[in-house]
Amino acid sequence: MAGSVHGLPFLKGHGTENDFVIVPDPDGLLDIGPGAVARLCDRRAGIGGDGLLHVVRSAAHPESAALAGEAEWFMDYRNADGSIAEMCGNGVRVFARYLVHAGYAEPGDLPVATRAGVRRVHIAKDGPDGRPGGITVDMGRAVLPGPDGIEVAVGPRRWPARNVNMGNPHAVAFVADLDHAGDLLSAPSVAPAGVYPDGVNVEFVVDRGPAHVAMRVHERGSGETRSCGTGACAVAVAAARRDGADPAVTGRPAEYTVDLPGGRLLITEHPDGRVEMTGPAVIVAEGVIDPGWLTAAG
Ligand SMILES: N[C@@H](CCC[C@H](N)C(=O)O)C(=O)O
Repeated sequence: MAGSVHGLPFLKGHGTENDFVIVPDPDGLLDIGPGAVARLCDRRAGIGGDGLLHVVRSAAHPESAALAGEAEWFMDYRNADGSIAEMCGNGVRVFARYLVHAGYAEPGDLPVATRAGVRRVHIAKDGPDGRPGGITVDMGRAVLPGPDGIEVAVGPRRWPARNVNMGNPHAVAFVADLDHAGDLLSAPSVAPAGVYPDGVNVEFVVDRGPAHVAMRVHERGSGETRSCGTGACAVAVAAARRDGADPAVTGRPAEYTVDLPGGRLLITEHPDGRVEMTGPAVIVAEGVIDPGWLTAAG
């Protein structure tokens, strides 16, 4: 990764404990390869994170230049293993929080370009006690591509799963007990082979009450994380279909509370298909990366 010999500024942030290394690069001068991402996200030898948010002006990045007229900023999101993902729901809230923190944006409405298209973010003003307000994101429409018959398995246990695409792919399985997902140190198996050619995020879900669920997730490229925003949206969409609350059928919004190990997200699917997610986003620290460390082998 090219950078100044004086070091590369970074920040650390999280949204419901889905944590990110934030690398500001407004003019798109950095070439951040998968190896550099994996080193930065390493929890022992690096800074540590479930993923990396490369903050770049849309006009300055080849993947987003066409969106520059709609959104000034592009969230170039990477998973902890260095792989690229189309979208990150917790990441886009943290991304927006960073832009306000750095003085690049004001609280209020902010479009953000992502590989899944432009997402509209609303950043609430800080409360009277100075505590940061929540952030709501229009996550776009869910796509439920089928086929029926998808199955998720961990060890000897198997569950039917729903294929929900929130810009990135998800397999949502309703289970009797979240512990049945095991330690999730490796990816659950998903069948039939070939349904998810680019890999998949897998959600395990239990009911907590009416329109209230809890979940765990194994993320493509990051392993088990303490939260996944796109995953929570996929879960709410799947739960609404299961519960006979599909807003396109009822004409009423479906509102779900989704509890994750790292916190709570509120998800609303509207009759026009838009899925909104509301949750917190926190900047934890800022510092400077030693360029010698980053470029050194091993
Ligand atoms: N944690 C994210 C999703 C990040 C991308 C995912 N691992 C993928 O590869 O699709 C979220 O909050 O949505």
